[in-house]
Amino acid sequence: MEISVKSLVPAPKPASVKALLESSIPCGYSNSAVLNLNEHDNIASETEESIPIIDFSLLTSSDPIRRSEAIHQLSHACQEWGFFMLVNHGVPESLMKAVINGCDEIFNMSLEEKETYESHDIWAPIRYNTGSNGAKSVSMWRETLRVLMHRPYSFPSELKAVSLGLEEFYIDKAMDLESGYELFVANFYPSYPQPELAMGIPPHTDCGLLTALIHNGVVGLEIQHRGKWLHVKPLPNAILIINVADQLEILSNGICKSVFHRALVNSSVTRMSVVMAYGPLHDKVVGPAPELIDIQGRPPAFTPMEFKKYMDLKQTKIAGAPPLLDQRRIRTV
Ligand SMILES: O=C(O)CCC(=O)C(=O)O
Ligand SMILES: [Fe+2]
Repeated sequence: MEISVKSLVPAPKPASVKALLESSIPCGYSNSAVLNLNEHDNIASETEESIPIIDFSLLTSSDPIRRSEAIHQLSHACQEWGFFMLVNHGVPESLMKAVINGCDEIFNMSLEEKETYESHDIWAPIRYNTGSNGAKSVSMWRETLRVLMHRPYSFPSELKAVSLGLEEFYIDKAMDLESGYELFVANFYPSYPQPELAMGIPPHTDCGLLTALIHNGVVGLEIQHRGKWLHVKPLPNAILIINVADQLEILSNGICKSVFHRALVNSSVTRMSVVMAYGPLHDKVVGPAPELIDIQGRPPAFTPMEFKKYMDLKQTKIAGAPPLLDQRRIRTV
């Protein structure tokens, strides 16, 4: 995935992006690793299509025709887009706002307090990071809080399985979801006077099976679709944005797509997003589901790998190396 990096000089370790903003020297932070978003990027025009909207109430409808139409839309969204917005999901708007406000309070704590949780160990139960967050060359205009969750586990897997033509609880059983991976991530992107020179999160795919995202209504998420960067325009009432992640592309033998996405910063307002990332049990070896392999028509598309190993490898970025998901891909000649 191409991002235009004008200078690879590492940025000085920032206090925190929020502290830098308050000390009114934000430009100094980003100048040393400038990302020019528009130079080579193919940005979709405002009039182009937007990501699919899936009505959760229809997915669970007692009317078999409406349910089957909704499942068909879900499978189209996962195969063609890798992203969709979920409406009528039943999560109260007040709860989503409370989560965002609670995270806002955390990011407004003193740097000393937040730094108590600073860690680069991806398996740490609570982890606070700021700025470059372990990436060696590119500074990011973001603070993050990550919390590894314990059960009860809430991965919405039945509908995914059904939309792939698998038995209802196939993913739950195959991936041991009862004790699977669940990571809460809060992203805080303070406003930045020259947003075209900063990056919230550079292009990436997510590691797990599925990711759900809520936000504070400020735009900034972009996804790759047919070679272009497409702006995700949140609907007026808070909704969840769901995306397919790497393990689901592997498990579905390449049928569902884990697509690149990135988070931009805003020139005048703080953007926040809260993400729940769901994955299999740590030691699960994830490969294409045998039911989705057809040696003639659809041979295995990925080599299997233990989820924990995949996660660890994903952190060790080697300059110029292809994305990890592509490294796992089996090329047919
Ligand atoms: O903030 C966003 O919109 C995207 C966040 C994201 O992609 C992530 O945390 O993996
Ligand atoms: Fe992501």
